[in-house]
Amino acid sequence: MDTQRDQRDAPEAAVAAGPRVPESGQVAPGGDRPPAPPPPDSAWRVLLRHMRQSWRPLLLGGVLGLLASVIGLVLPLVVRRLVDDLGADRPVAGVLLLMGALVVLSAAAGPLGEYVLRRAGESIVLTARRRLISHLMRLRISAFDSSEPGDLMSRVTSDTTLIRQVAADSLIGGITGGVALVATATMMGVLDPVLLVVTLGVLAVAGTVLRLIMPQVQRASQEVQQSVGLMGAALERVLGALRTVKASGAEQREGAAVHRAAEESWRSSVRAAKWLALAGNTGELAIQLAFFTVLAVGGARVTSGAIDVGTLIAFLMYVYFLIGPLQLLIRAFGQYQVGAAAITRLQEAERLPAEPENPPAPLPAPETAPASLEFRDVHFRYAPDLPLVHRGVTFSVPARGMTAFVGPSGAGKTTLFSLIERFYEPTSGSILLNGRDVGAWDLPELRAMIGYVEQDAPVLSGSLRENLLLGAPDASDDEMRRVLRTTRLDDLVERLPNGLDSLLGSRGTKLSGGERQRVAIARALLRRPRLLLLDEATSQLDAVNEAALRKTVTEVARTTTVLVVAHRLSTVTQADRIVVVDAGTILAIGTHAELIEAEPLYAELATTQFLPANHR
Ligand SMILES: Nc1ncnc2c1ncn2[C@@H]1O[C@H](COP(=O)(O)OP(=O)(O)OP(=O)(O)O)[C@@H](O)[C@H]1O
Repeated sequence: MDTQRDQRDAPEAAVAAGPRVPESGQVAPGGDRPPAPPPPDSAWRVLLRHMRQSWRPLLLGGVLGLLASVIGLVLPLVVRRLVDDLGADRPVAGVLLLMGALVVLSAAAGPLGEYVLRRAGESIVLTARRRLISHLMRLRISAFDSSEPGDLMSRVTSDTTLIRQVAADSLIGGITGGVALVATATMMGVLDPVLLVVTLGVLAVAGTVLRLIMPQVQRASQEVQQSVGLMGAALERVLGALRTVKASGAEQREGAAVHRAAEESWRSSVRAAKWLALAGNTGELAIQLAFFTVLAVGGARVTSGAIDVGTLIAFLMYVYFLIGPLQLLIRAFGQYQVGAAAITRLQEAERLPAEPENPPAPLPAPETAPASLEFRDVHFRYAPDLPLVHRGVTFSVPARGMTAFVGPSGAGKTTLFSLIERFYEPTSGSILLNGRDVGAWDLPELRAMIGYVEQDAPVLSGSLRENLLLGAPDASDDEMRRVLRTTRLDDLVERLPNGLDSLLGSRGTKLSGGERQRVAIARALLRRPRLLLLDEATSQLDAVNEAALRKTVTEVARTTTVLVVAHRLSTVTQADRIVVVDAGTILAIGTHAELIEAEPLYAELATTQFLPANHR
């Protein structure tokens, strides 16, 4: 057993309603095992990391917000001066002018500060989205296989949006509100320390109530985001197979799952709204209570001569000014709970195993020699708790020529191709491309050598041109025309309303199955692969197109190493060698004539599956 490979066989992530993070690190290309991902950061830390890149606008927005609050604080003092001046019959023009200037300044600083903060919040959302999108693009196939694409999408679209609230409103709102609260309390203390103690006593009771409410907000918010993810996953499931859903008469049943998730999201949102409203109301109530308490105690103090009426009026104004910062703080805490739930979900997605960030390698030059391939005692299982798919697979394929893989369904043929592409790593054993372990290749360089046509020949939404250029963005129009001719797609291009620029529909639904397969083959050929993997790539072609493509593939096999998973007689018999796979082992390797004599399973497949009885 190859210990290096053993180490590489790391448990991969799985997803229930969303992705689960693996227990330990997964494998890095080149065979190095990266350190296990660090434990998830607290929401605050993540938030601060996001905010570091936008600290200037956040600071400016915070300062402007503070300025507006400070002006609000100064105003009562100006009012007291106005009352005093009016009482003493002094001129008030200067005070009135100052009041007007402060009001205008406050009106300008407030909205400007808010705009700057919101803009910074949007930049933070953009960064979080870019980070997550880049990560998802590099996601290992094993992690993707265990995820719900709809749920991953909701993390990019919905969860990232919530970071803005936390960054722009929660943290800055919290700091601004906190500073304004302390400043207001200081002013109140200067006016009358006794009344300040009375006010703080009332507010402390409200604080205790709020500490009971906030965890409820976070719980409800987590449920909201989870159900939004579930809704995305359920919707993707239906829309991704709408024809099958309709043909199965399952619209209502499948729709019900989406409705259930939507209703669950609604229920949780309403629950969160209820707790948030209660929190806001607690703040309001506390201020009302503080106002009346201060009025009663303050009235007694005016009567006793401890303070004058102007001081009491100014103090009562400050009590009302507390509403702003207090509401800001309550909202900040509420939004922090919502954002913390979203940050947890983003971190989950960011911790899914991904391939390293490498720029794509250039395609090999046309004169590059075709690749040879060797499997040495390869064992593989998809997950530690699943049975072995390959049990000691050993074979070698020289450069050039066509090798066909045949065997019963589920024998492990497609999985061989996944291992060559390094979508998965073998549990033990090694795979050598041109004599070099695939694990030691630079991943983009390895994939640049290979043209791969998947079993269901996916076509992406977009135009035919975009589909062809997917793997060879620099291909010239001439090269494109050439592969279109070899795959007999030139007729199709002429028929399509906008030629190469015609849109093919989501997953290529506007094409026939055979056309889709030919587009997928053309795309792979355009990459000038040194190793071409065709997984039942011609299964949906009619006899004429199949014969034409057979000729093309034979032609390609003169300069390239071609591996095909085949169920068709014609493909199998033209192969230079046939590898018979059964239950994850290689039963035999030989030509059609050799195998039909020597290998009973092949003879059986030949008679029952892909060969007419008289073909020998
Ligand atoms: N992503 C996956 N996770 C877990 N098990 C998988 C996965 N993909 C395939 N398998 C299992 O691995 C085994 C081999 O599958 P594979 O697709 O390689 O077979 P195959 O020989 O290509 O079959 P067919 O001829 O039907 O396409 C099957 O038992 C299959 O259920």
